[in-house]
Amino acid sequence: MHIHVANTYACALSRVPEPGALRPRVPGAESRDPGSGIGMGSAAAPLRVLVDMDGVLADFEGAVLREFRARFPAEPRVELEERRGFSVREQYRSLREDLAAKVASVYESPGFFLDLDPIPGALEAVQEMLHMQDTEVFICTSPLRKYEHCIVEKYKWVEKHLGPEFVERIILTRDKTVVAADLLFDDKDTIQGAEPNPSWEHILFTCCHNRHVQLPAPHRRLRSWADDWKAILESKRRK
Ligand SMILES: Cc1cn([C@H]2C[C@H](OP(=O)(O)O)[C@@H](CO)O2)c(=O)[nH]c1=O
Ligand SMILES: [Mg+2]
Repeated sequence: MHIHVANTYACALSRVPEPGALRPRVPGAESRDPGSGIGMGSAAAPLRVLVDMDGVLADFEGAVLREFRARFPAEPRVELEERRGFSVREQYRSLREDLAAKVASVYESPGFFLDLDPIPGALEAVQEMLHMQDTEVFICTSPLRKYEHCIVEKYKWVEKHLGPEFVERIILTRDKTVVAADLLFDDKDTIQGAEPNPSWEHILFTCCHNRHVQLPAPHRRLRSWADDWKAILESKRRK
C-alpha cells in the first residue's frame, strides 16, 4: 500500500549555539573529573549528553507496526518506508479517522514499552559514553500523556537493557527544553517547550518518520549509531 502524506510541518529545530559555545563552567567541576579518579582532571566541565529513548535507544516505530499488524490484520497500515511526521496517530488518522484510536491502543497497551527492541548499536554507544572521560550521559525521555504503563515500563526497559546505573540517569520530562546540557540526540524534528533557547544542540537522530526532513544548516544529524557520534561529542568540547 502506498500512502502519500504531505510533509507539512515546519522544520523548526532548536537553535544551535555559536560554535565553541558551551555551558558555563560549573563551580567545582574540576574536582568532578569522572575519568581521572584522582580529583585533579581537566579544567572544563564535563560534556553533558542527553540521549532520547524512543526512536533513538528503543525501536518504537518497528513495534507499533508489528503489533498493529498482529492485532488488526485486516486494516490498512503505514509501512515504515511510508512514515512521515513524528505522530503515528496523525498519520493513521489521515488514512482513516478511526485508525487513530486503533494505533494509539497499540502503544498504550501494557507491555508495549517494555517489549521494545533496542535500536542497533544504541546500548553499546551509551555504555561507551558512560565510561568516556569528561562526559556525562543521561537518558532524556517523555512519558505518554496516558502514562499508566509507559512510565514504569520505560524504567524497567532501562534496567533490563542498560542496568541500574542507567536507571539513575533517567530524566523523565514532557519538556526537554528546560534540561541543561551540551547535546541532545533525539528523533523528534521539532523540540519546543518553555525555554525558547535551550542550552543543548539538538542532533536529529534519523528514524523512518524524519529521514525526508530537510535540515537547514547548521543543524546536524546522526544517521544511526554506526555514524560518527564520537566526532559530534568531540566537536562540542572546549578547544
Ligand atoms: C505518540 C507517540 C509517542 N512517541 C514516543 C516519544 C516519547 O518518547 P521519547 O521522548 O523517549 O522519544 C514517548 C511519549 O510521547 O513516546 C513517538 O515516538 N511517536 C508517537 O507517535
Ligand atoms: Mg524519541
